[in-house]
Amino acid sequence: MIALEGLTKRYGEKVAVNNLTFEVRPGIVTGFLGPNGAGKSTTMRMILGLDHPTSGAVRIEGRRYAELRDPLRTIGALLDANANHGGRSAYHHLLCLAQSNGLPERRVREVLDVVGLSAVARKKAKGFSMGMGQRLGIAAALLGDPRILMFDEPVNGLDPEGIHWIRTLMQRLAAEGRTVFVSSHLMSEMALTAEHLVVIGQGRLLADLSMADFIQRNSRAYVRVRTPERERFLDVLRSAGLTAMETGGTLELDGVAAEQVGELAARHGLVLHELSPQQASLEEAFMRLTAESVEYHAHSDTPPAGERAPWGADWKKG
Ligand SMILES: Nc1ncnc2c1ncn2[C@@H]1O[C@H](COP(=O)(O)OP(=O)(O)OP(=O)(O)O)[C@@H](O)[C@H]1O
Repeated sequence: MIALEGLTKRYGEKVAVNNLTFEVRPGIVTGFLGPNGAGKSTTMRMILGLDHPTSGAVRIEGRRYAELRDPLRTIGALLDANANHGGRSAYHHLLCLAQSNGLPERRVREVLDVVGLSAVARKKAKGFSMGMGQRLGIAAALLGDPRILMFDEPVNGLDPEGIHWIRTLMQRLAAEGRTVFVSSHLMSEMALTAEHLVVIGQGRLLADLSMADFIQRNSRAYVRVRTPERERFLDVLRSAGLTAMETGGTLELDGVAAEQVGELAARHGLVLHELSPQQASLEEAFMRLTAESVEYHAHSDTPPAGERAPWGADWKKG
């Protein structure tokens, strides 16, 4: 379990992480989402004690990182997937880490096997492809057989096979009862991997909810209409007991089929320029959620995204 309490990090005027409070629970993959610059890496560095919070605190199984008796056995992390592992072989890189942390050589061979690098273990890591480098970084995170794993953008730059492998590995680690916390700026990837979501924008918590809730709230089907006879169309809708939401020149109707709307318009001789069934994608929902946070910061009189319909005050739910 990782617990953040009012975690804040300022760099001069810049508030990179703004009063974050949430928990990352064991047994599931928790996706940590936010657009570029949202504060994900800064948060993860503070969890590992690599950066000091301006205020607030992080607890890993109830302790600060610096207080952990056996840090590598408690939490393993892949923070910079592109880090150069230097002129050492993969085997020696991991062996140095193992020896300096009191871990047996056996673990080196085990993790090389888990990440599929056994065959190239004696090759110099600096000649590795990006995917192999990422596998080596993950091997290092797994070395202490930790109960908590944290991966910062692990699939960046990977091919589909590598992405599938990482996804399966994270789900397996969670199924073993570990806490798995993984950041990404891609909603579509997280939808396939994570069971729970924490979304931040401009350092603030925007959502803390299960993936099932996110999908249920955002798999919204609606009908989009454009008409040059807007007022008359709205009157006709009202008399039929229907309502429409206006979004930038188009009208969106929930809970009604496109056929019904078309027939209603025809009965009243209304001209429609567009009548199309729509399905909101999760990526769109995520972009909309995070875009609202940017808007909020640009116009301080606008309430936070989490308090506005249709995304609703109930976004922040466990
Ligand atoms: N050492 C630093 N000094 C000054 N500003 C920093 C520093 N580290 C991060 N920032 C700023 O803090 C904000 C959050 O950065 P961070 O790297 O944590 O975001 P992120 O969500 O991980 O983004 P990305 O997806 O691009 O990696 C950014 O505006 C960044 O420029």
